[in-house]
Amino acid sequence: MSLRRRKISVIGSGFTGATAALMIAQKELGDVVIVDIPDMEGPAKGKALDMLEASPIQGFDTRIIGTADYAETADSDIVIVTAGIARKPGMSRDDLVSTNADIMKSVAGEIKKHAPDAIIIVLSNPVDAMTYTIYKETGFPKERVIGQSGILDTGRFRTFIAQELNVSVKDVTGFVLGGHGDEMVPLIRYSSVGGIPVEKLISKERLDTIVERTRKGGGEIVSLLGSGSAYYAPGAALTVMVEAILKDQRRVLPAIAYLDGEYGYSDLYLGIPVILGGNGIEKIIELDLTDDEKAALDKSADSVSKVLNMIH
Ligand SMILES: NC(=O)C1=CN([C@@H]2O[C@H](COP(=O)(O)OP(=O)(O)OC[C@H]3O[C@@H](n4cnc5c(N)ncnc54)[C@H](O)[C@@H]3O)[C@@H](O)[C@H]2O)C=CC1
Ligand SMILES: O=C([O-])CC(=O)C(=O)O
Repeated sequence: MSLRRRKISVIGSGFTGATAALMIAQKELGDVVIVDIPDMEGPAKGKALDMLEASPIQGFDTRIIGTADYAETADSDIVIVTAGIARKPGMSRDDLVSTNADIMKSVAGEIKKHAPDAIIIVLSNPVDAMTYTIYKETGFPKERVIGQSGILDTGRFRTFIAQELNVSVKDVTGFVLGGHGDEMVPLIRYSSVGGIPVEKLISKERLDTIVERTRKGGGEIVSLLGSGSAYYAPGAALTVMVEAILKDQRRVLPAIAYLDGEYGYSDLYLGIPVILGGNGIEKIIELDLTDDEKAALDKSADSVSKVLNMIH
């Protein structure tokens, strides 16, 4: 029997890429390769070395390198795409579309060349459209191209519910459907605290406020930071996805998946619940939606389609 170490490549050594790389290394999920453009090779190498020097102190045993050479990503099990620009206060995620679509095209070409068997997780915004772009440009099977939004959005929703009730976040579950924009659809009906439907514990007015704060959660961090966007919670969300895949956990999580008729949409990437395991998206879970929920999801899907029409 021959065993080999797992390899996770992180494209983009900025805030989200570096944070995800460190969290993945700390959990010893595999060796980590951080890739950036030639102009940013120094920072990519510097961050990787700094993380490596943390490993004896924290006691994790992971090889981490920074590079501008995509050849180092050869045979990656997973490639995470965080390359691109982030928004500034006053901008929407959709304002990033043309710059980041061009970056996705070049990144997709490199992944196809060097890591043709990898599962790709896309973070770059606007993430539903960027995941679609990576899917089209690589030609990889749909179950191997996945976008991250729902774990983060659900994480925000769960945080606000736990704060409201002054209970542990561990006991709060929630589901957020739809595109990663202000029209995302937090599903109250499927959210619970210790198994108790959240509607039994929090008033409708307070829940409406929590839903609105969740929808604008990314913007709240952008305004507070003043430049750039969130990275700790996004890094944590990526790490959960990597772990679910590499350990074939078959976790039930929200993720951005290619829809081919599911929920009534075709040829669209959108956030929905999936089973995430060793093959990537193992299954899309279709939930029954009320008319109001479906109308809200249609609105969110529409705004993703509009962005896609700008680039495809
Ligand atoms: N889907 C989600 O939930 C979230 C998405 N994001 C998005 O993730 C992206 C990255 O955000 P940050 O890390 O904060 O930005 P950042 O600006 O800190 O880092 C981006 C990095 O990508 C690099 N890059 C640009 N072109 C590249 C290429 N062709 N190959 C390799 N690297 C390249 C840049 O040099 C830079 O180091 C943004 O588009 C942001 O909007 C951020 C948080 C959450
Ligand atoms: O808001 C942004 O631009 C970054 C992001 O997607 C998030 O934090 O949800």
